[in-house]
Amino acid sequence: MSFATLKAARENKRSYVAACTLQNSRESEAVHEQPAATYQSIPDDLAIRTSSASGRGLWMTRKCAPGQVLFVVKPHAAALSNDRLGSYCSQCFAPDALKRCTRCQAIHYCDSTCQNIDWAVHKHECAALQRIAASGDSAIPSDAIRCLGRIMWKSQKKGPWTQEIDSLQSHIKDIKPSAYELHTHLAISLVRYLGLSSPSEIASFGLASGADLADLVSRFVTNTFTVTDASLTPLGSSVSPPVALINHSCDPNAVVVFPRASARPSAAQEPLMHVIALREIAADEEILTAYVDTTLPRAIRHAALQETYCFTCACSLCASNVGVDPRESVWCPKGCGGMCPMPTEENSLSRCAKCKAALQKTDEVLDAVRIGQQALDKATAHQFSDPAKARQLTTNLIPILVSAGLTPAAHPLLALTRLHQALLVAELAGAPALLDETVVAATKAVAGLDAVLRVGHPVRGIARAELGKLLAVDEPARARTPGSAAEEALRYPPSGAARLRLALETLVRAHAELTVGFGTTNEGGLAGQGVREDVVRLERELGVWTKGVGEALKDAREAAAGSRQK
Ligand SMILES: C[S@@+](CC[C@H](N)C(=O)[O-])C[C@H]1O[C@@H](n2cnc3c(N)ncnc32)[C@H](O)[C@@H]1O
Repeated sequence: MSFATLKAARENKRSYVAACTLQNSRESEAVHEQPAATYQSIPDDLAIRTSSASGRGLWMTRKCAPGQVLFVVKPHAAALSNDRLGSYCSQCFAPDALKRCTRCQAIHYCDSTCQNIDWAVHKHECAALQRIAASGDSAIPSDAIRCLGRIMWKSQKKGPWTQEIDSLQSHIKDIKPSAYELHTHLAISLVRYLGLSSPSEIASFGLASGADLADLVSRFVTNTFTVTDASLTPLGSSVSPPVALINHSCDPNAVVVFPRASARPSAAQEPLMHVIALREIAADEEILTAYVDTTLPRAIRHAALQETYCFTCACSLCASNVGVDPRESVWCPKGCGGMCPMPTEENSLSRCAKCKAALQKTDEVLDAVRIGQQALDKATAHQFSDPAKARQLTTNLIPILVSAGLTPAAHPLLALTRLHQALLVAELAGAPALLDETVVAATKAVAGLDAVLRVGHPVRGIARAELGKLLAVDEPARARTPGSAAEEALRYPPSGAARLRLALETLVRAHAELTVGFGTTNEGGLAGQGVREDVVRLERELGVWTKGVGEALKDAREAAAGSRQK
């Protein structure tokens, strides 16, 4: 332990246990405790420890339960994505923000409270945005550039805030060639945005050289979080050094969410990041979140982790060779209900894990996966610019993947199903006839997510809530074209009490999952609150329904008795 570390420990107000060595169960490697000197918002039941495999990380010092809120912080800097700037508040990230900054005309706020809170940094941002507009360039810089700008302006005042930003991990020395373009683009755009015309001007931001700027960009790329709304819809980018201490696992025991918990005293404090335990975490166990979408197969996850974070994941899910991973699975060709591992170009031999039947049509599976991935990439690119084209792609490709035998959780079927559902939901208000198809897509998405995500994962909770809400749209019974046997099996009672009861059961389960994923004390955040209100409404509706049916039966009985007496 160095002198500097000891000094920092002594100066640190938190209790500091002398350097200790623990055993990390994940890696069986030595783990050393670090002083949390520069981190003001980390609570006492968490500790910063360092391991040779993954550097600094956050560890529990006492056991916690699923759904426990481990800590809550406001990001050091956050910026809305360009498509949200006109409707969301740039300070608290709430929707329907109508107060526009009269100078830059680009940024909106809920009210003058939010505007005043933001002014200290927006005054610089406002000048930069006005300068860019005056230069004839109508393009507002991306959220990443604006977030970096906010960090640079705030860094002009030295203090614990800047120390925390300075201590973020950088990968400037091991950037992959494929990531050069992103880093270079960010650095050049940032210089332009800040209006820097000579290298010496960089000094006013506490940076000595262009190399320091490149280092800041690398720290930003390695430690950025997407800000989402309470239903996990992306809103922009943020940086929070204490939360960025958390290392990655593809089977995480915690999540970072923005529940917008109603219990908070003031909405102006938002957006607040909550770190929530997804399962019980033992004392002296590391807190681990997922940096990438864990519904994706191992090879795709590994490529993404290498590209942005420069490491190869060795978590239990990545290391496991036991059983079939549902993300890469095909139904048994004999229909025994078991799954076969997805064949690959290198290894086309695949057998059902349950009955050992050999998969025959491996070329068909490989072709389906290849064209499915191409369609997914295209449909994702067209999702907002040309949703009709995107839906045509998902509509055409999903049946091909299903007939090749992919299970609902297999990639790219699950991703295509979720995209198909999102596209249908976006159209539903103007085309109620799409309801049945949307319910089927939502059911398949829930089945796929259940197979790959832990109970209580917020993505599962939100997907199940969406299915429940769709079921609660109690359409009057109407003529329907019969589908295939498999499609018919997925169909729900079209209307009436049976359908409402299913909706209610689905929403009650969704609420239980949201309560874990968005925090027990947050009561599932705003998403959980919405589902709770739906449950109450449905219970009332079902009561009326049952009462209505009971009264109709009573009337019919009385009418029949009356006619017999006549
Ligand atoms: C957001 S930072 C996490 C905190 C970081 N360990 C630190 O010391 O500041 C992300 C970086 O941590 C390291 N890291 C995170 N999870 C890891 C893991 N499971 N295995 C190896 N390295 C990991 C990688 O270097 C990654 O780029």
